[in-house]
Amino acid sequence: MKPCFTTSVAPSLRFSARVLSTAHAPRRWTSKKNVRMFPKAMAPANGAISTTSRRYEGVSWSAVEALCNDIFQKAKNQNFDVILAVSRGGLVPAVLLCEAFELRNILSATVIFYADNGEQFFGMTEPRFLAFPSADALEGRRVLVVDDVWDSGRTAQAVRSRVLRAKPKDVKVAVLHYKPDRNIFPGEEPDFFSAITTNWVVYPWERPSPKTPQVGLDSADSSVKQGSADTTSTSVA
Ligand SMILES: O=P(O)(O)OC[C@H]1O[C@H](OP(=O)(O)OP(=O)(O)O)[C@H](O)[C@@H]1O
Repeated sequence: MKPCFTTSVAPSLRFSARVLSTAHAPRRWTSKKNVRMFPKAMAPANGAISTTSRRYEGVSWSAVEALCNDIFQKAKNQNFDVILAVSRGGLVPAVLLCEAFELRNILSATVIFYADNGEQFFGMTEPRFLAFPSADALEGRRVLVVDDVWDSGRTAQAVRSRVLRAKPKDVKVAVLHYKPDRNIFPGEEPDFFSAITTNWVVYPWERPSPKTPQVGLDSADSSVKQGSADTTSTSVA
């Protein structure tokens, strides 16, 4: 199967300085889908990064589908009653998983933690909830929390804790990408994840920004390992 991902990032010393100066380095960046930013000769040979030691990983729409399908295969026997999407990153995966699970009951938690430049909003040390479902929508239910990435794990853990306060029958967390190297919760990890990465993941729904590097989706990136359905650029767990 052909690799779905690429990475090619415009070299920017200004950007490098910003990343290096960030205490909790941002975990991903906004993207421009299917845009090649370099003349071909300048592109990194393997399609992967350029600045500092950080690697960027662009995820294509087809790869998102494959990652979601991989989660579905791992979790399909769980009989969830409701999917709780963590907005915004978890919204698209949650819809795909709802279709896979044939679930109509989808809720969302609106959480902010990182600004569009990848740094924490106003130095926030914890995610902040802008919206969360009422307790009676979760009480006694088997809840699947869905997000795109578990980086530090703060967002997923905050959502999980808040769900638990509503006394669900069960709560599980699923993410497309898990970054164990950046997880700050020893002994905790997503219940379901499709890929492990150390890269800065750029999803196809993310909006490009003139201040950020651009990540193309038209060549292969880094280590590739088969998932259950399709190809991903990172190792599928
Ligand atoms: O594990 P963590 O360190 O908490 O990071 C992961 C969270 O960061 C991103 O959200 P972000 O705050 O960027 O909001 P967005 O999804 O609306 O872009 C992502 O969608 C996760 O929710």
